[in-house]
Amino acid sequence: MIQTKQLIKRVGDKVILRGVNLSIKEGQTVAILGPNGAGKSTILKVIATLIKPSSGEVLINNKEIKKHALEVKSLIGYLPHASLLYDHFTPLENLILFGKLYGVKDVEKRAKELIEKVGLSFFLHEPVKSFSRGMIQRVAIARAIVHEPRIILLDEPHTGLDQQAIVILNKVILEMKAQGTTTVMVTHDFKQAAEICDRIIIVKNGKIVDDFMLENNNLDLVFDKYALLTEGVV
Ligand SMILES: Nc1ncnc2c1ncn2[C@@H]1O[C@H](COP(=O)(O)OP(=O)(O)OP(=O)(O)O)[C@@H](O)[C@H]1O
Repeated sequence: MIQTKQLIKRVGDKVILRGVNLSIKEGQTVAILGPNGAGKSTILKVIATLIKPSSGEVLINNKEIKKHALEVKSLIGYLPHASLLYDHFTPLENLILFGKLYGVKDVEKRAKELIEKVGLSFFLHEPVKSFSRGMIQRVAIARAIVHEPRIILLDEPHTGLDQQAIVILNKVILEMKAQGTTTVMVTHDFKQAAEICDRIIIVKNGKIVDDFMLENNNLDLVFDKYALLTEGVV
């Protein structure tokens, strides 16, 4: 489903990605872990077609993303650090706007369903600018999936969420997984990674240094492998 081949990203003299090779199967739920500045968000942005690699390529469904940009973008839902929402719009208006951009059918119905799913029905008509960080994150998550993408790319999705919102987000991800959606999530939250992901990738200094499957939400294994590989940099 997602393949990266020998991705290298340079900015000026700095090498951010040093040959990232990845192959992610349809329906997998993958967490990318690693120390600050390791290159995790950069990998996500390259897959999301937001930035171009200096060399190497990304294939989605065996199609090179450069050549099939529009088609690929419609398959992807991306949750960046910034919410991308219009803050003077309500959640409903935001979701209808983004839904229309993606050509979502029955967009108002879909928007209302999603707002209910993220637990914000009570705030349907309040402008987003009056929302807390956690509430904004919930709307941002709904925005990222409004077009029912086959792939979701989440950059630190749990940051700023309270316990109830974490439960809601995990439920959304697992529901989408049950429908065959592929998820790639950059996170520093090992507990959430172990809870919802079936594969862990550890990135250090622009390279993948470990890549393993996870069974039974084995958080201890994640901690152990991470400590071993990132010794001296955390
Ligand atoms: N446009 C850019 N120009 C210069 N340096 C950049 C640019 N984008 C990223 N970097 C640098 O590349 C490195 C990797 O950044 P990236 O955001 O991918 O790291 P990360 O692993 O997601 O880190 P964090 O856990 O802190 O979010 C960092 O040192 C960052 O400063």
